[in-house]
Amino acid sequence: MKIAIGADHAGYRLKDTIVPFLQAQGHEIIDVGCNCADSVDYPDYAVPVCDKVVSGEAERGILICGTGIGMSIAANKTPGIRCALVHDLFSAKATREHNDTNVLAMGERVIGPGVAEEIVRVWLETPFSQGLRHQGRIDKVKALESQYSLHP
Ligand SMILES: O=C(CO)[C@H](O)[C@H](O)[C@H](O)COP(=O)(O)O
Repeated sequence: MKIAIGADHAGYRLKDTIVPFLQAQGHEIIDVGCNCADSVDYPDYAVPVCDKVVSGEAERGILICGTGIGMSIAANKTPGIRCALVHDLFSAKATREHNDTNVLAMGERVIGPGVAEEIVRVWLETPFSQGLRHQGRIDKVKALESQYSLHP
């Protein structure tokens, strides 16, 4: 799978653990940075990852900051992005089955690399359930995107 990944200064260490973990499984990675501890702003890394997912250049996106919260807020501003902030395996599975999320956010200051790798693995491997009730709810969320882009 082709996966875009980005992090801020509070998440780049976890990103640098996740990237080789994914490459070892055969995934192709587009790494948009950042790559050092100099303070940066999470929207500047959320946007290029989300743009690549919406355009189809990447199938999925992964975003990491200190808590994952800033990244998830920024990502969900992009029409077509359904980003879940996940720090446990139950949510990693459920958000794929129920929400068909295409971007995953995590916090380096919240979980360790072992849990993060398992979350990423489960999130990538779990298919959308195709349940009619879930699709109907996703369609309502998509309708909200249209509504608010027409009336900002
Ligand atoms: O947006 C966040 C908090 O919700 C992220 O965790 C950021 O990484 C964090 O705010 C960065 O904090 P810092 O004090 O500038 O390192």
